[in-house]
Amino acid sequence: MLALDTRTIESCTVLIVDDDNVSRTVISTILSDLCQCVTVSNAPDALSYCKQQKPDLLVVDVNMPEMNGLNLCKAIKHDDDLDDIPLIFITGNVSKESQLQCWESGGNDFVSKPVIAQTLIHRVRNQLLSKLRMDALTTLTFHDSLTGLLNRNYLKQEYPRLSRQLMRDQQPLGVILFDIDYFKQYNDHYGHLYGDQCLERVAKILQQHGRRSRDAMIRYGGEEFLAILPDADMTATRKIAQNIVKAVYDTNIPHVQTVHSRVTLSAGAISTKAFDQDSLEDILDLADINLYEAKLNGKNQVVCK
Ligand SMILES: Nc1nc2c(ncn2[C@@H]2O[C@H](COP(=O)(O)OP(=O)(O)OP(=O)(O)O)[C@@H](O)[C@H]2O)c(=O)[nH]1
Repeated sequence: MLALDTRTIESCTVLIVDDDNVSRTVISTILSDLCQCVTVSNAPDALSYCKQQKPDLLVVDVNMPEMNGLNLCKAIKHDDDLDDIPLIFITGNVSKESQLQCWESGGNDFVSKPVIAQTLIHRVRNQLLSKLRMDALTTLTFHDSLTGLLNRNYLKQEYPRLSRQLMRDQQPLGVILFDIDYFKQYNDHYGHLYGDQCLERVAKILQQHGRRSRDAMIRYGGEEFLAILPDADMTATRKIAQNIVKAVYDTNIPHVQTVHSRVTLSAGAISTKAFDQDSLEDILDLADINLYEAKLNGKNQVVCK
């Protein structure tokens, strides 16, 4: 079952970026009762922290040597993986032009120096609250409520970006379409409630096989699942499909209405470099043709070509 993100503000991480040691200490002391604070002294360190840890909020000094806060903000907001992290500027210059620069660089708010503790706390709390709400909304929008896997909305939203990345890096895309065999009979024999539990168990197995961070396991339809495997060639895609089909077989979920007396999967898989951002339907059609062949050949198997 989908678990909604019930994180609290106290569990959120705020990254404080300031070249001045005293300012870093003052800001993290002010915020220490509200959330988890991490400090770095320059923008490049902040960027690499964000890429590895993804904080919930950045509090950034505008004036820093090497790379200033405005440029750090632009870098964050132009990065597809980081652009949802809110950012508050701390600035000593509140002139009209300076304020405009903060907004135009993509900042979500700013606090003027000298910092008034209660103002900073309230501004940070507001940003974290809307971040948590947005995270919960994203979970609801992009996940299937029964299995917790990603859903079709996610695929539709994510595919153009993913295909751009893969084309740029000249990497293949592996796609596997899975379908539970004789699932109508399963529902008819065991009832819909057990049918739902069966879907959850199969989904869990799929989730365990999406090992790389960019892999996506999707509930594609009723008893259909999709694995999206960036940078998986035909050999890797076939292997992953076979591992999943075998893992479901080995789990031995009883299904007395079938020859194997257990729940099994059929899979149609392909890997291709021939795609662009409009090609998703074509790729899925090819996977579907292979899936159809796997069903025709007797089910509980993978066709990958
Ligand atoms: N319990 C449950 N059943 C679902 C859900 N979504 C779809 N189904 C059922 O999945 C079944 C799919 O049946 P079919 O498309 O005939 O496929 P099948 O019986 O697996 O046949 P083959 O794929 O040829 O082996 C239907 O009975 C749907 O009602 C769901 O969320 N929960």
